Order: sequence, then structure tokens, then C-alpha cells
Amino acid sequence: MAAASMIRSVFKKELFSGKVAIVTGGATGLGRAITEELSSLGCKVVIASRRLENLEKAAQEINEAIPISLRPRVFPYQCNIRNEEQVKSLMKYTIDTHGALDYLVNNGGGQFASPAISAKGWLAVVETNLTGTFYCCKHAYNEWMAGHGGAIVNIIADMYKGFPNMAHTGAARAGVQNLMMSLALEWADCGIRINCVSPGIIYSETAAKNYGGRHVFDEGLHIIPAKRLGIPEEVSGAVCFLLSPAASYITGTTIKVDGGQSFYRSPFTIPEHNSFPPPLEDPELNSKL
Ligand SMILES: CCCCCCCCCCC/C=C/C(=O)SCCNC(=O)CCNC(=O)[C@H](O)C(C)(C)COP(=O)(O)OP(=O)(O)OC[C@H]1O[C@@H](n2cnc3c(N)ncnc32)[C@H](O)[C@@H]1OP(=O)(O)O
Ligand SMILES: NC(=O)C1=CN([C@@H]2O[C@H](COP(=O)(O)OP(=O)(O)OC[C@H]3O[C@@H](n4cnc5c(N)ncnc54)[C@H](OP(=O)(O)O)[C@@H]3O)[C@@H](O)[C@H]2O)C=CC1
Repeated sequence: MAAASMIRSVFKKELFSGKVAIVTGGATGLGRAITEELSSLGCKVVIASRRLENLEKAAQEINEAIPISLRPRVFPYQCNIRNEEQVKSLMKYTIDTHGALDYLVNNGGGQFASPAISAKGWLAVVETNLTGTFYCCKHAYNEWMAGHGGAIVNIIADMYKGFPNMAHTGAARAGVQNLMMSLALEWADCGIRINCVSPGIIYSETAAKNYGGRHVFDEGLHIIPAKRLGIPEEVSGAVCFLLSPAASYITGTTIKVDGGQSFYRSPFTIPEHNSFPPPLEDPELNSKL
């Protein structure tokens, strides 16, 4: 990861000066890049996830790269987004300590690859990605945004052609996208904008480790029109845009940051088979096809 002083952002230096954000999963991968860019643009960022040690280390590293007079800008807070009480405490801490909650980035989450998953695995993934996002939106709204407005960005995934081998996360992310559209309408009268960013295959050490190494990500290259993997900073730019005044008329939408992957080929191959039922009108048709 780049030091904050080296962060290359297309946005003006003090774009988010005086603003306060929460980024879940902000210590690693995409969340870290988002935290680095937001903080480099003047935002105070509370980073929240389960592993406090990771959070503290990331906050220290990012803060060290910020001029001393402007430190600290990044604050660690331990929170499992599957636990509603912990999410409520995260919102209260942020508002009590920093006086506002302008932005929420629901980035924390993940899944594992598995064709036939256990009910426990299904629940773990749905609770993390869908219910966790719901808790964060709900308590950001209740504790601050209902009365002051704000902007929310949810990180989802490329599930537009289904998500075979990761059906749990496909269902959860589609749920987040639909939740986002409902909330965009329900909360418009409070001045809250809510959108999604949908990454394709984005390489980071932590993400790749979760799947057994970089080679697993590289196996996806043939389904990406851009013919390369994405990097976390390419997702961060889209998030910063959606949070910024440049997106003041944008709500209820999804920006895909995927090199064209979502409307190209599926990575999933259907085995050769003859198992489909014949057409109703002509039971003989299958043999003619
Ligand atoms: C041919 C082309 C191929 C291209 C392929 C490209 C591949 C790239 C894919 C790109 C798209 C998406 C990328 C990303 O999202 S990268 C982000 C990766 N980071 C993470 O996922 C981190 C967060 N993940 C987690 O924390 C976990 O996965 C989880 C969400 C499940 C939460 O885990 P938690 O610790 O809370 O849960 P438990 O350990 O208690 O597990 C509960 C049950 O879940 C089942 N489980 C969990 N892990 C696995 C696994 N690795 N394999 C199978 N089953 C799993 C299991 O039932 C657990 O219960 P038990 O432990 O009792 O069995
Ligand atoms: N990289 C990619 O190609 C893609 C990533 N995504 C999504 O983007 C997001 C970031 O992923 P990425 O940066 O790549 O991978 P990482 O594994 O680096 O990030 C996942 C982050 O989520 C946090 N997290 C996981 N579960 C919880 C929880 N229950 N409560 C709070 N925080 C949690 C983790 O922290 P901790 O373990 O400390 O809790 C970690 O910081 C995820 O939602 C991921 O699924 C979507 C599409 C593609």
C-alpha cells in the first residue's frame, strides 16, 4: 500500500476537509485504499472491522504519512458488522468523538468459494454482507443521517449473471443492491444519497490470500475485457466520486468497476449433459436438435 503522502488522487486536496466517514473493513485491500484516499483528501475516517490489531497497524501507518499538524485522521474501532449492538456502538463512538457522520462506506465483507454450502456457511455470508450492511445503514440513519443527511456507498460484487460457486454472496450482494434502491427512495427526503460500487476482480494481497493465492485471481483474466486485474485504488476513485459533491444528483445507482467483466463471459462452465426436459409440444424434438 502507498503511504498517504504518495497517494495519487484526481480529486482536489481538501475535497473532504471537515468531513467524517466510517469505512468498514478499512484496514485491508479495497477498504484501505478508500481510507487512504479519503484521509489524503482531508476526511477523518473511522475504520471498523473484527481484528483490532490490523486496524491499529493500518491507522498508525496511514497517520504517519499525514503531516503532524493534521494527525490523526484515521481512527481504529473494533466492530463485527454481524453484531447489531456493536454496529450501534460504532455509530455512537464516531458521532460522540468526531461530531458527525457524513459518509458511510459498507465495504467489510467477503465469502468463500464452495459449490454446495452448509446452512451455517450460507448464514455467515448472508449475515456478513447483507444483514451487516443493513445494520450499518440503519444505525447510521438513526444516529445521524436522518437529521443531517449524508452519503452511503455499498461495495457489492459482479453477480449479474448469477454467481455459481458463490451463490451465497451472489444472493447477499443482489440483496444489498435492492436494499440500496429502497433506501434511496425512503431516505431521499432526509438528503441521504445511497449508491453501490460493484468491483470485478481486484487484486490485493489480503483478498488473494483468502482464495489461496494470486494465481486464482489470474485464472479470471480470460473473462475480463480489460485483460488485466483491477487494483484497489481504481475502486477507491469511484467511491470518492460518489461521496463527493460531484455526485450530488446521483442516488440509487451502481457503478461497475470491472474492466467490462460483468457483461462479458461467465467464469462458470456448464458440463456437457442431456438432462433438460424436451419441449412440451414435441417430445421428439430433442433428438432432432
Ligand atoms: C475460472 C475463473 C475463476 C476466476 C476466479 C476469480 C476469483 C476471485 C473472486 C473475485 C470476487 C470476490 C472477491 C472478494 O470478495 S475478495 C475478499 C476476500 N475476503 C474475504 O472474503 C474476507 C472475509 N471473509 C470471511 O470472513 C469469511 O469468508 C466469512 C464471510 C464466511 C465469515 O467467516 P467467519 O469467520 O465469520 O465464519 P466462520 O469461520 O465461523 O464460518 C462459518 C461457516 O462458514 C463456512 N465456511 C467458512 N469459511 C469457509 C471456507 N473457506 N470453505 C468452506 N466453508 C467455509 C463453514 O460452514 C463455517 O462453519 P464451520 O467452521 O463450523 O464449518
Ligand atoms: N477483491 C475483489 O476482487 C472483490 C472484492 N469485493 C468485496 O469488497 C470488499 C473488500 O474486499 P477486499 O478488500 O478485496 O478483501 P479483504 O479480505 O482485504 O477485505 C475484507 C475486509 O472485510 C472485513 N470484514 C470481514 N468480515 C467482517 C465483519 N463481520 N465485520 C467487520 N468487518 C469484516 C475484514 O476485516 P476483519 O477480518 O478484521 O473483520 C477485511 O478488512 C468485500 O466486501 C469483498 O467481498 C467484491 C468484489 C470483488
